Amino acid sequence: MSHREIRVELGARSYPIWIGPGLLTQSALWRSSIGGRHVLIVSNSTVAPLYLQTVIAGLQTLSWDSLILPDGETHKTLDNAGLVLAKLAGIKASRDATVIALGGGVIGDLAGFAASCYMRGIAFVQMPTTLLAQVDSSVGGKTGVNLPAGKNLVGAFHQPRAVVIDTDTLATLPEREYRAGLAEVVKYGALGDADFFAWLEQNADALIARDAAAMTHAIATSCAHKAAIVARDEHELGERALLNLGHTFGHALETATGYATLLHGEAVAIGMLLAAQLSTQLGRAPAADAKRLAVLLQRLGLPINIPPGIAAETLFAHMQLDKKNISGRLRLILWRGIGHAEIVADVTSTEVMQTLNNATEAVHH
Ligand SMILES: NC(=O)c1ccc[n+]([C@@H]2O[C@H](COP(=O)([O-])OP(=O)(O)OC[C@H]3O[C@@H](n4cnc5c(N)ncnc54)[C@H](O)[C@@H]3O)[C@@H](O)[C@H]2O)c1
Ligand SMILES: O=C(O)C(=O)C[C@@H](O)[C@H](O)[C@H](O)COP(=O)(O)O
Ligand SMILES: [Zn+2]
Repeated sequence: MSHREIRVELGARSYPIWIGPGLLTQSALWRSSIGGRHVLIVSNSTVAPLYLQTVIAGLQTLSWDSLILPDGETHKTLDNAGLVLAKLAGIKASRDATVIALGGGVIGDLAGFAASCYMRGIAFVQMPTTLLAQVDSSVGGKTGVNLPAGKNLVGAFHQPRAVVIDTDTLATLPEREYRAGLAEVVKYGALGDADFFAWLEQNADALIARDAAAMTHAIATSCAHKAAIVARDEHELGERALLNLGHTFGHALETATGYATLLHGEAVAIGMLLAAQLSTQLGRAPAADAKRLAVLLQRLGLPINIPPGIAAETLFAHMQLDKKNISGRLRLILWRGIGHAEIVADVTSTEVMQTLNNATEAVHH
């Protein structure tokens, strides 16, 4: 079976993203990315029964252990990262051991974070099994865990050695999770590629139907955009912050709901629309573009409204802990319209509160 390769160019730490059907079974492709003799596969209680044996079979003569964590965003914690570290020490993993993250973004972020700090950093390979992880979280080396006070407040930049995207794994992904992944796909069009946004509008039905060609195009285009941005700005000193479109609001929504109500992609969908509405309110972007975004997100089955019962003040308070803030001032990702996001540092709290109040009042009435 053929596959596509996209590279993340980071000098000596460059790595491939392989995309195609059946890649978990094609270990001749990915086994050489595993240095050393010993592997720890980290997965969760949902994904392991589906795909762990396939990965183990591909390891052939390499010795391996596995750690299966409970499923869900509420388990993306320091305690569970500690369990991975304890397991690595327990199996006497040396510095040349490799962690394989087999699962969605929660497992990828958490296992990658453990790999970033065990013995000050060991290798890891991403094997993403959700659409969201395949288009976004497995690429770029942002690893970490949540604190009760906020999303991803603890973490490290630590690039994987390879990203193995087996598109066949999407066949078992629940519908809601699949649609949540589409939110991050829309993000790439919204932030920097108006043509891709238009393609998404034209192919929304094919994507919802999980048409293989449409899905592969969406995954490859998303990975290519992310790889290019990360290559130019690995540590988010500038342009990479654009990948956070919708996330200042989105992370606040996730924190306010205890990481248990909204999926990350759903929160990002609502957050992107809030960013678009704030941009319109400030006269920076046409209202028609915010409308187009809302229509596309709704066609893809994503929420666009803040859930009832969340106060604007609560969301604003959570936004104060956003990692893009500098000296206590909000830095937001807004847009000029479809395909043109920008970093904006001079929005006042009154202006943000106006957008939040409008959005929460619209839900109450
Ligand atoms: N590091 C980054 O750059 C980055 C980017 C985007 C999101 N994230 C993070 O990623 C996380 C969200 O990731 P997610 O949406 O993948 O959530 P997730 O990891 O919780 O996976 C979603 C659900 O799908 C299940 N699942 C995974 N693969 C499956 C499969 N093939 N078949 C059936 N079920 C499967 C999981 O067990 C889980 O229940 C958030 O914590 C978010 O902050 C990180
Ligand atoms: O890779 C990035 O950069 C992103 O911002 C991608 C986001 O989709 C992702 O949710 C990321 O985890 C957010 O990072 P954070 O720095 O805002 O915690
Ligand atoms: Zn995200």
